[in-house]
Amino acid sequence: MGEVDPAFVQEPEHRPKLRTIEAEGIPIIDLSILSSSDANPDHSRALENLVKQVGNACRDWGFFQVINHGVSLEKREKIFNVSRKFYAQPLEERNKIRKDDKKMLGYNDAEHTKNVRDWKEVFDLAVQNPILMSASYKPDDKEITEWHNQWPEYPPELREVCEDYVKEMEKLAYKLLELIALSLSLQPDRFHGFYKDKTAYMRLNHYRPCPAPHLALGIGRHKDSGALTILAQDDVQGLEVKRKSDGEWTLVKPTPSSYIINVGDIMQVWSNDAYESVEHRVKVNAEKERFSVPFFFNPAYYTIVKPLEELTNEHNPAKYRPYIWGKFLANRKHSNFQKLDVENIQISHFRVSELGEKLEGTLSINN
Ligand SMILES: O=C(O)CCC(=O)C(=O)O
Ligand SMILES: [Fe+2]
Repeated sequence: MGEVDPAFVQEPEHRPKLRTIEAEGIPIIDLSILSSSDANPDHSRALENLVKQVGNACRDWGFFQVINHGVSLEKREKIFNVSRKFYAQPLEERNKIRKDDKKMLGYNDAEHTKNVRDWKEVFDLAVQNPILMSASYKPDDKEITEWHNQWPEYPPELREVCEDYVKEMEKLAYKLLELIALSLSLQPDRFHGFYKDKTAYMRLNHYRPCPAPHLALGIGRHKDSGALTILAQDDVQGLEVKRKSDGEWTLVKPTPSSYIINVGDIMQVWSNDAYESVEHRVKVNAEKERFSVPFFFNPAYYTIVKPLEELTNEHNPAKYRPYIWGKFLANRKHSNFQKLDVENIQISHFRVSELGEKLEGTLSINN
């Protein structure tokens, strides 16, 4: 091997194929109807059609792309520009705002996914600053902590550009949540109440060219643990989604100025498995660097995540026991810093077993 640090090397079965199938079928959904006048006689039919497309995409893929989404192109370009400038600084500049076990937001180049190091660097910042979060993964510990943003000195405009962009992301996120709610026959604002003290954050991802793209991954296979992700990728391909129909890793070909949307684990639980959170990963490339900007739209730390009552009944009972989002995340962070050999906590730990296990009570998170 010898080409990269062994910490980055994936087990043979998880190594990327250098040629992949392009995502024929990841739906591209046009949101222009959302910005058109509802006085138009065709408006309600068009909206109904849009809701259907969103529902089908969530069910069949867990992923879709949106165009005509209303996000300013100028703001999108600015975010990629500041990201480039930020990552062009010497490492010592980025290290000034490095994350550690006390500082949960900022810069990091040592993330692991499934215990293999990712070939990437990240910069995380919160929408609501500070983020309120459970201090400990221990079920009885009620202490709350604050996660504060850390801003780099260079480029000086980064803070304003990010704060501006995040507002655009929020607007789009609420629209998408409404469409998803309608597609599940819920009231459009059904999910909004979970977002009062939201733990949403945005990330600037940077994937440097890698000398061993056949051995390492930018991000190893994973599912997003939150509710909804909105991702901007640049024109360098890399994102692969595990196609539900046959389990093949399928490339999401960059569509200029579109956003890639995926439902996360929380939406899987809220929808009682109607919409599954789908595995994805990022390949790296020997020649080109790649930038992406995900926005993770996550609810308040005290949210008790469980299948929505409207979506369960005696024929379709709740498939998950309730869990507390802040405790779940604290558990993840704890095991990340400990670099435990066991797999991180997953929603599958809360799945009600087929053997008729009781639904009462909240499972402790650290088992
Ligand atoms: O960079 C990408 O295309 C995807 C990033 C991603 O999956 C993540 O940050 O969770
Ligand atoms: Fe992801």
